[in-house]
Amino acid sequence: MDFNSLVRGALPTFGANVSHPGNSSTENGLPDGLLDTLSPLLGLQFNPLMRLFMLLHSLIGSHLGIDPTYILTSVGVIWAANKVWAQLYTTLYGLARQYFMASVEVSNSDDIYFQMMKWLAAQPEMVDSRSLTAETASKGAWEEEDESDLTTARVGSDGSGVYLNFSNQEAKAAPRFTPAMGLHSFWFRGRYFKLQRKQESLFDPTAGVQGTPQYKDKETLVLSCFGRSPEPIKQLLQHAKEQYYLDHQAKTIVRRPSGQAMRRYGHRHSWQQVANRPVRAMKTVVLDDEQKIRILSDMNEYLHPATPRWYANRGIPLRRGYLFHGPPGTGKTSLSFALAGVFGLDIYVISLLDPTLTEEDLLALFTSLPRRCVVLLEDIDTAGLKRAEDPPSSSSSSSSSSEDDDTNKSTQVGKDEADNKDKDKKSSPKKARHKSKNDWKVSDLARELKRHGSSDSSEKKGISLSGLLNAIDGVASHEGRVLIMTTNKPETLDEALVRPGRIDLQVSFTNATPLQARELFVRMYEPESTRSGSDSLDASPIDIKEHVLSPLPPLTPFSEPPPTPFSLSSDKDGNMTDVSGATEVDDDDDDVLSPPPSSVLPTGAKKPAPLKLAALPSPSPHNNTLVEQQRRERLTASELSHIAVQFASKIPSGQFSPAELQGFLLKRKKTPRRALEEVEAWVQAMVEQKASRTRVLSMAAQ
Ligand SMILES: Nc1ncnc2c1ncn2[C@@H]1O[C@H](COP(=O)(O)OP(=O)(O)OP(=O)(O)O)[C@@H](O)[C@H]1O
Repeated sequence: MDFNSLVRGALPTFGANVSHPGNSSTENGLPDGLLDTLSPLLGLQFNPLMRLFMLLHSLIGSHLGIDPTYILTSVGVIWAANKVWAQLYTTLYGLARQYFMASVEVSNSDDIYFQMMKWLAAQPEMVDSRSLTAETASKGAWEEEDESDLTTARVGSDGSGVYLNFSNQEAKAAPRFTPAMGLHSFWFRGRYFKLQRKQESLFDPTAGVQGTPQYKDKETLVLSCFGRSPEPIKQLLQHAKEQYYLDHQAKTIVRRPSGQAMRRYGHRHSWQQVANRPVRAMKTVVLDDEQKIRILSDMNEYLHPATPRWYANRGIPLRRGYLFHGPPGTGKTSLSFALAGVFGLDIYVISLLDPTLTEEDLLALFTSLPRRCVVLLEDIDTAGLKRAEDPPSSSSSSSSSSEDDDTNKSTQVGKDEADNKDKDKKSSPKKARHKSKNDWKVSDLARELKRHGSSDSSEKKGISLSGLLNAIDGVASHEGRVLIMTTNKPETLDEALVRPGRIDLQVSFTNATPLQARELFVRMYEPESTRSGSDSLDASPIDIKEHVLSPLPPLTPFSEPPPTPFSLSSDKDGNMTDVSGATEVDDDDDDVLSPPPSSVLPTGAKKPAPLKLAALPSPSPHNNTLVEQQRRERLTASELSHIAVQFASKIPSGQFSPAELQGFLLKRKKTPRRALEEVEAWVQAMVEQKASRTRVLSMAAQ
């Protein structure tokens, strides 16, 4: 059957009206006389386009044996049928949605939207969809990476030194695919779901910066399924939510205030997630066990579901505040994160030094906190919050008033500027008095203008003490949160800020004691497998002892180094020698490490039996590589504990912060014996560096 007869058969009605090529058509396949009649009328003989069309028409007709009119007719019919079908489908789908389908709308201003999108991106059905949106998905610092993705680069003219190379890590990161705008479908638990992703632009008269009108894009997901109950969609959304938080289980989410423009929308938009880091285990924070237990039990009691009723019955506002004070690098922030990890809470970090943060913003931020969370105000002493000595002048008036008496004692950050102005006036009264109008110079004028400018801006920016107190415990402040303030200088804080009710418990941090130095050492070198990844995160009651109690035996702190310092060297055969004489050494592989001197043992503790050490080869040109050294430095638990004691004995009590010790150990993180060997020189260099008050470290102090 040829094409012409096929089309004719398929289109009988059209066929009836169309002349057959053999008997009633022209050579061109057009009806008899049609072109002859129309051409002079339309002037077609002279139209080059028309002539070209006729030429093509005759070529197709004669060479392919197909009547071009039929082709054109078929295309038209298919196009029309498609249009009719699309219209029909839309009408039928609309009717079906209205009467036989349930649907749920999710707006992108809600967390569920992001949870659903993340889930959809992980569904192969969706990824196979033909209409997708690609997004760049970079991995966070704490996300697992495939080590096979890593490349290495050789460095050095002699080819030595193989280093990791991350130059193409972004190129290797797979994009994330989400459903594009439009209609999609997928199956979930044996059910067929329809998904419509749509976007519309809304005009918001106050959306722009400084309240200017702006168009805002709003996205919506419409999820629907067959049946009159929306239950399957609810289950789907619940599932997506659970999957989303599965990823967050052993993580602590850190949030900071959003940018100025976003903060205007309030609530969910006030805060933005800045990190999702693995939970910091409480055991990794080296702090007096008693202090740890105190704060853990206090927080546990406060967060108990029965507590709000207890507080309400007694008319006490449900708030709890803690002040962590101590020198820099002693673990204040670390403890805050560990606490958030133990209780499975998110951390909301606010910097009062943020120049864009106004008191209204701060208030709004506190009111948009979730029911339970940790709010961290770091280095509160640096925020310039002062109590006004004098009655507030016009320049120091606070933008918000409070019902609380304390809040009237406020000063703006930047009041120093105004004080300087006064001082200037006092120091040169004569100058000011005798200066006639004509004495003014351009430079004076410029200085005055600068002063005015800077004092104006300082009045507008910054948080006053009253503003902070309002936010912490004003009427609108959210109840149920845990507030942690950290400071290096507790004595400089205003008493209104630390009064009971605002600060309920203070935790003091100090520079490392030998006990803490030992614990830090053990934590640094203990084998990976024995270290607990995270604290328990479910809502079941926590076992405080399990979180706190260190597995290390108690140690009596000592103030002086032991009389026989532990020092290792090795002979040319690689055998260990204790040059101090504290270690017995023999020539075979069963080297013996003598127990620590009794001065470093707990009072009344029995001196342990000598420990056996595997023979350690000496560093030589052949085996002096880092890997080799690390292999040699592998320790058993008892060896580690033993060396830790030796290490601690060389750390003068209260002189170095845990952060400093950690820094020293980190540089020798796989070579504990080297750390022990080098610690004395380091201590000496550090002491000298501190005495000279220089910030530049010598090589020995690193
Ligand atoms: N007590 C500690 N136990 C374990 N690690 C500690 C301790 N103190 C400090 N560190 C380590 O030192 C680093 C700095 O600690 P952190 O930020 O908690 O100190 P900080 O007291 O908050 O300092 P700052 O006052 O400067 O903010 C962290 O990496 C932390 O692991």
